[in-house]
Amino acid sequence: MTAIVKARPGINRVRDYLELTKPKVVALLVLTAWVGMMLAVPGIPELTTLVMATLGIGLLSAAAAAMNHVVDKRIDAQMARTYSRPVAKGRISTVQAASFAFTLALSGFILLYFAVNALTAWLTLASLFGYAVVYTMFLKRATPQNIVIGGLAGAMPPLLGWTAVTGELHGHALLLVMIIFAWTPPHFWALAIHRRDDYAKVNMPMLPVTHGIEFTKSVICLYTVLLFLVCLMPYLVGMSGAIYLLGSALLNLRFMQYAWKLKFNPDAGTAMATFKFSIVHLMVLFLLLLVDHYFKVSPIYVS
Ligand code: HEM
Ligand SMILES: CC(C)=CCC/C(C)=C/CC/C(C)=C/COP(=O)(O)OP(=O)(O)O
Repeated sequence: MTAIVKARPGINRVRDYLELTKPKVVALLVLTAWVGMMLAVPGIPELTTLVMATLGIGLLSAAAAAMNHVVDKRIDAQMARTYSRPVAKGRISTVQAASFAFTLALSGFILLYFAVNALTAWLTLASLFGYAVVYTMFLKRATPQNIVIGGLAGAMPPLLGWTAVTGELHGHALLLVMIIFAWTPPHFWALAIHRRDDYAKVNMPMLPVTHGIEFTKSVICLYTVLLFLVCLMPYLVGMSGAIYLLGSALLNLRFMQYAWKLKFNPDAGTAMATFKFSIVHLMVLFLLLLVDHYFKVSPIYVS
């Protein structure tokens, strides 16, 4: 292993920089932005807008993630889940990571501003600020509601995709934001239950640390119910059809089942299994919105 590390320093360096961008998180964020773009118009949006917006939103999200690594260097170094991250370990210096983040952010902003539209550029920059500054620097350290409020930044991409294509805000895009907003607490708190001791060690006021694991499990159950209800909205307003309704109901029932098991019948792996399912849930839900958009079976209205 050491031999490989020594023989391929360039590749490992690239891998470290890639890790700074939280690529899997950014991939899912970009997928939700993409769905926002596709749902904004009846057909397929113009290809140039699609490519430029995907790049711009992806670059600014990746920049936000890299900034999070810089700001959290000290706590990341103390937690079992994050101690080997490139900045925490010192493989990439703070200045290098910050310059990298700044370069990504600047190129993403310029791309959005000049090749997409100013509204999307400013809203995406505001999301970066919401995550890297408001959430990471302040909320994360201040209150157990940190991820509820901070979750708004991560929920923004569908709206960013929508404005990229239409140049204006729309209620339907806000519904997609609300879905991710309601999804984020059960997504994160399931992981935070599993990693409770890590967070307690570094004095992060995550809900399982401040209010205990049982209380957190109850709140996760409630949020999965709230999520179920929020996910009905696209159907109720006529934005999505029966394919979405059926798929989302099944996904949300499964999420509620995970939450129920976590509360009343857990084993050692239930919290992590719930966290992992949350990711599949959101990915499939947004793919369903997309499929439904192109193969829409109209909602049946009783007049
Ligand atoms: C404030 C809001 C959020 C918080 C606090 C949060 C927290 C976390 C944490 C702590 C992890 C584990 C990361 C790791 O082990 O490296 C994670 C993983 C993940 N999150 Fe979130 N998350 C949030 C919002 C989102 C959003 C909005 C998305 C996508 C739409 C998302 C997608 C993912 C994905 C795909 C992973 C798996 C990453 C991997 O396996 O490398 N998260 N999240
Ligand atoms: C421009 C735009 C859309 C910005 C949003 C950017 C973004 C990367 C949102 C994802 C949220 C996330 C991974 C939070 C985890 O942070 P954490 O510090 O709690 O987790 P960690 O301990 O794994 O770093």
